Amino acid sequence: SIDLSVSWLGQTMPGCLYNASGVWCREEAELEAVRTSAAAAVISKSATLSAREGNPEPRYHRTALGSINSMGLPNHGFAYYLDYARRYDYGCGKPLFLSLSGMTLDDNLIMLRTLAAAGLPAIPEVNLSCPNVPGKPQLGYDFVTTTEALNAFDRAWPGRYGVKLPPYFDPAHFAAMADILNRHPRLAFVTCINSIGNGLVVDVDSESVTIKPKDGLGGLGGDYVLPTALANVREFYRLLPGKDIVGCGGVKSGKEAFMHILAGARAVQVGTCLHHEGPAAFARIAAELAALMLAKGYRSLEAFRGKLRTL
Ligand SMILES: O=C1NC(=O)NC(C(=O)O)N1
Repeated sequence: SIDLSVSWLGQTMPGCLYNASGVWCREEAELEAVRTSAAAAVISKSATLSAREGNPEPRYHRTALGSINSMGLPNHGFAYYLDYARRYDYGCGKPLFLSLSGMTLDDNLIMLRTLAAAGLPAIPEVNLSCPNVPGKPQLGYDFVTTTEALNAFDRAWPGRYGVKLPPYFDPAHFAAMADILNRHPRLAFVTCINSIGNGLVVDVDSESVTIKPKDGLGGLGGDYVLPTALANVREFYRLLPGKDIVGCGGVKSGKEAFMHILAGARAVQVGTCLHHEGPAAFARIAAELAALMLAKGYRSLEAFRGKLRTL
């Protein structure tokens, strides 16, 4: 039989798929729908310290090739997600990750310290890559600020944590980022990638952009981002020995999940596809991945994780 389980972060989860932060996870009902689906874990919408309305609508648009969004971090505020984490059924065997995306470094530190004081099994994934708050550049593209932030996170949070990275597009940037990330032993995982920031989708009929914020600029997801996501997974898998890579970007079937794991992903997040299909996507993708593994003679993810061939 096929084993899709994943052992990492000192625990074993029943599969390898879960939601990407931001998708099907802003409301408690959505989080519970993911938890009770075939997803193997749950991650919450990036929390800011105070609740946010987010950007003006329309702020999400689907195309044949994926999605563009400029949500602007709409969320109920950190206390809402902390309260959910206090009541979460950790015995279900599916880890809970809390995504944190403070508007300032201090806000991130306050959230980390508050979470630490709560003494819960929930694991923080700090978002270094939201591209959609006007005037706020993606933290992950500023190596000095990222260095300062990670040093501060290490002091504010005693346990394992992860970061959500933006996509990088240059080997020099992979190397520079890896040099920083490798200085943080409790940084246990990196999630690659967040959306490809500031794309522009044009509607020919209306001769218009498709979303309101930033005159149409937004983060791309779906088919648009798969090769970039795979490149970031594979490069950081090579450059971050001892850390786990969570693959995110372009997963809509067992095939793309297989690609991410082949590239080195420990686990795989689903965003755009989940937004359109709902939590039933997890059972479908898991079944497709299992069928692909069966056809190839693989009985576990370890049998092929990180074994992408080069020519
Ligand atoms: O980190 C984020 N990435 C996105 O693509 N969108 C959301 C957002 O805009 O809230 N945040």
